[in-house]
Amino acid sequence: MTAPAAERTPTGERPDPPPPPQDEPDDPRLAAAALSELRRPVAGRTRLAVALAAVGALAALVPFAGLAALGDLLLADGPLDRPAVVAVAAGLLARGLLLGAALTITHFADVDLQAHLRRRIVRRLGRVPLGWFGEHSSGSVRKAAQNDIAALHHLIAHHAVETTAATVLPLGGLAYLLWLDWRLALLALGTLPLYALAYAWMMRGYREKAARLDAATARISSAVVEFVTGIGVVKTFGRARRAHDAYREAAEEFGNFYADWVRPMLRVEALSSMLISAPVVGLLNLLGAVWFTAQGRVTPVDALTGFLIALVIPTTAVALGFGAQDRRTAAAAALRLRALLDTPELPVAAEPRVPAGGAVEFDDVRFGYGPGSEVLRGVDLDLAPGTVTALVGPSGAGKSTLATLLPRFHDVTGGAVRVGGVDVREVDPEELYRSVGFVLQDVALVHGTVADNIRLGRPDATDDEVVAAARAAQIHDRVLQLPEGYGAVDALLSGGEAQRVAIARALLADTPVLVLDEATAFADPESEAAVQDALSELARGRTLLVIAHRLRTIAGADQIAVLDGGVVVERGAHDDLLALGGKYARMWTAQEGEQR
Ligand SMILES: Nc1ncnc2c1ncn2[C@@H]1O[C@H](COP(=O)(O)OP(=O)(O)OP(=O)(O)O)[C@@H](O)[C@H]1O
Repeated sequence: MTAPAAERTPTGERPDPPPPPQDEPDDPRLAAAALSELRRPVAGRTRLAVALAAVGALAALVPFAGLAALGDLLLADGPLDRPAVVAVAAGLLARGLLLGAALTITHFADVDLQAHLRRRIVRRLGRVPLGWFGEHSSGSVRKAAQNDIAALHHLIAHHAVETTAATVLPLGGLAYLLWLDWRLALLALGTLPLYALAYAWMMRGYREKAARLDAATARISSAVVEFVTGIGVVKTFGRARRAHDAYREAAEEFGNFYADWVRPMLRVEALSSMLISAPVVGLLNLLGAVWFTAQGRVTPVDALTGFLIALVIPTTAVALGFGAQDRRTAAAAALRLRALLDTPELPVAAEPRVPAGGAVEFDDVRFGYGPGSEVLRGVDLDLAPGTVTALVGPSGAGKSTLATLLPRFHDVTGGAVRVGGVDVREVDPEELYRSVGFVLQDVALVHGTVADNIRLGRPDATDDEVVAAARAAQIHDRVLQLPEGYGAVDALLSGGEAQRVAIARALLADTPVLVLDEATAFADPESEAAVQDALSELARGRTLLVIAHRLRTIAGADQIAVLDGGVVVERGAHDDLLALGGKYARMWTAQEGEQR
């Protein structure tokens, strides 16, 4: 055992103290259960590897006995004992082969398990409601898919085998010494109890201190993130010094707490590590062996065996200490992976139905993101096939929420959303995406070429069809300006340009219903005109639901619905709503006033 430390140095050693911030699961029992569930696919192979490692560790004992016999011969000046030499070589070979085989098995098991878990994550994420992705950062998903799965590596590929070997070898050795002479066994344990006491002293109050260290680390991270993400604002307002101070204070707090914790430990750690170091253990056992032999209580061969075995016993303590830390880190990772894999899926109807046509109906729709916070409070709205409906209203009225219920980013908590006469919950998700397309506020262009991005809606589209969609979306000319044209990978496009790529994608997907959220938000005047042209193209023959803040862009819509406080408060064509002199008329007057 040694004070836990997270990383090994390049030589494979772990530095003694200082203990780093720990990745501790809140509930160790839950975490252990999550871990054993995740490892189940490779449990059989792990057991086989453990058995091989145990036999390998026992085989490693043979050389000790063989070496002792050889040592005896050396002292007695006798001829070389061939069986002893063979036993040493065979023991070493068997140990090497068996441990090598065990580690090979666990490493292959680890690779398979990683692939298996990644497939499970991808499968699960493919079935969660799309709204989930808006509420969870891609960073947290990446952390689970990369870091947390990687955190399992040491446990799966090394822990079982190395811990088994590190336990069986000294325990087997002790058992052998007990069989030879109980005094030798006691001598071999020598300084271990003192080390255990020192370790217990170092670990007192550990959880509470580790939690404080974690909090201090988190404060440093957030000071860095705040500084980096807000650097523009910080510099513009001459606050760079303050931001630096925040980081310095967080770093100082961390440093002071860490030093106060670790300083007294260092002396104890240095002394206690000495207790289990080879020279000290060797010296104690050598003195004991000489004394026992002089007393005639043990033979020189047995004494030498005892001396050699005593040297390997401290390795157990160290390996078990590190093993426990690996297990804690892996358990915390397993808990996060389990939570990700338990993300509720979008319910799928047992007998899905197919929408007929492009009519859309919001029927007394109610929805809230959490209990007790209803965002939509009974929305009734019909979208006739082939017409354009604009959703307008103050910020926070629930426009985006209502629009995203159509492609089932979330499911309603009351009422129903119907497409082509069928409740969207009864439509198979893939079928639903063939009926309902969307271009949202944050246009996501996926890694790949511009053509790949446009083709996303219909992978089998020909090059001509891709170009035709890009032309209609007013982005073709801009794409041709890129050095690689449609083959440009991860092209750097402006917000308005990316939006037109998304519109081309939606045009190519050719869904009868389309949702457009803030389609002109990024647009400069020139690209706004281009986006408007693209939109008119999109509207042709489609049921379109558009969310717009600039009322001018939707003045020509077939119907305008004004949403306020989660209900539709006004509905009609532009002129009718102006004549009504209500909320829409006031919004219009206000915006027209701004324009002038
Ligand atoms: N993922 C979410 N989790 C919790 N609350 C949310 C979520 N998304 C939106 N809300 C809340 O729901 C309410 C309606 O938001 P929504 O984005 O639908 O309004 P909006 O009319 O589109 O506003 P804006 O015009 O500013 O985009 C707001 O109070 C918002 O804070």
